[in-house]
Amino acid sequence: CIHVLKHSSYRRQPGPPGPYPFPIIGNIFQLGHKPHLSLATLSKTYGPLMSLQLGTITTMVVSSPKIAKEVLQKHDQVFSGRPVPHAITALDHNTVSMAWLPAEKQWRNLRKICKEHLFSSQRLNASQVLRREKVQELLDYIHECCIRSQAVDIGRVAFTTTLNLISNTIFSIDLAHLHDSNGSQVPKDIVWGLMEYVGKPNLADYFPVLRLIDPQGILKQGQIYFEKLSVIFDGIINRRIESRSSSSSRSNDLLETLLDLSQKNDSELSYKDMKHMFVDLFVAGTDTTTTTVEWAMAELLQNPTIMARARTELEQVIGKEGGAVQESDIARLPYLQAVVKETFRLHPPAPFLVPHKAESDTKINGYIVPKNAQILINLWAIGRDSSIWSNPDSFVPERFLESEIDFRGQDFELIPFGAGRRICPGLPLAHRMVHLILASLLHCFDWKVEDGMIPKEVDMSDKFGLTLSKAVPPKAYPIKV
Ligand code: HEM
Repeated sequence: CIHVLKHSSYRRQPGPPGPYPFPIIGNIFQLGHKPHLSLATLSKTYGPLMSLQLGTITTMVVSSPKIAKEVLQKHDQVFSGRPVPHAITALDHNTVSMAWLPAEKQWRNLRKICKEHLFSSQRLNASQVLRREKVQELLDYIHECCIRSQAVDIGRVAFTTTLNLISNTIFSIDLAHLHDSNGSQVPKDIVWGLMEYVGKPNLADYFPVLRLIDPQGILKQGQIYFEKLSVIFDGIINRRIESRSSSSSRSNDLLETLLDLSQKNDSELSYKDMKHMFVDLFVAGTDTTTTTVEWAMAELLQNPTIMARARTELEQVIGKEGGAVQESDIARLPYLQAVVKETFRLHPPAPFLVPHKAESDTKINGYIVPKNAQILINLWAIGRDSSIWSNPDSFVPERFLESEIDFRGQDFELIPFGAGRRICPGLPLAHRMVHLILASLLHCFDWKVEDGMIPKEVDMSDKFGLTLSKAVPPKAYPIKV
């Protein structure tokens, strides 16, 4: 009876304010090509908790740290669900994927495996040699560009390097090479294609009735990518099983650990589960990390005095001659860390996090957020809010030098990895990769924009897709120091 009363009193309360929805389509057209920007503008009129109708999907947009904290911390459990995009149902990925399962037993098990066997400090320390090698290959490649006075496409080399950093951490194998002339780049093209496809707006998400006909062919295309990747992963897993049976030497990677676990206890993970986990790790980890490095470099190219300060710090901490940057040096590079924080503030790779879903009617800020509503946390709006940040549109890493604000999910004005139980599990690896790549690029080279261009002319426009990437990837000339 109390339950019924509670519900009926909820019903009488209004939902959060928002723009008037058109029949059938609702507010879809108000999203435009840059939804992070359109929704930031709309929330100035309707407030930090705004309601929209996207086709049949009721959507709540959160644009303040205070409400983000209520959703992700106070009501963490209620808002830990995920609305599953149609594309993700290819090969039933949603039924086994850490990123899309509801936050229940199966999900907890996958998170636990990743936390213990992939992202713990001990594991990451053990695999850091592999990552250092890949970064050295990047530096050698840039050195060649330097000799040939050739510009470097930062996005392309950062993508290849990140892909290899992740693939070496998972199964000690390269999936791509920096020189295009080095034969086939099939795995890289598939991962790239899969990410583009997952990021495509899909009418079937707004109108589930269209799922039957898959009007844009997105599901069909997704199935093709998933199958191709699955064949590659099958090959890698089978070769490892064979080498384990013929030799006692073991690799320091996730695959080896998962195979050990499944040998010890066959309830842990099936090969199918492993393959889906690898898909998640690549899709969630590659573009996000790449985009961060790309934006950081673009900001530094546009702000040469900030780049000079970051380089001076590296010179003082690591030394001028040779010495390679190690992951263990990151803690001693406060200015570099501030550069990365400032990059996350202005350019959060996942500007709405990964959408959450309300598992029941819940009161937030005096309004009822209905069960099944999709929740978007607009990090882009929070990062540029002038009531939180002084001079919000300028790139000023110094603001973080005197402040305790960090991005590990406790300070809701800066949550590029989310917060609460669904916080990015890859944060410890991403933290190492972003700082290591950026520090290495800056320690070994000085960088100039293209000839005839002045730094302020670096194109800083963004493109909304799976992540918020640079519309024009930065090209820069490395100068050997
Ligand atoms: C700069 C790099 C990265 C950023 C900014 C980032 C950001 C995020 C965000 C915002 C979420 C969603 C959080 C939420 O739902 O509230 C997420 C989820 C996730 N990330 Fe990351 N991420 C990064 C790198 C990585 C890496 C390197 C990996 C693994 C190799 C990874 C694996 C995942 C997975 C598996 C999820 C889904 C977790 C779940 O739903 O329970 N991420 N990430």
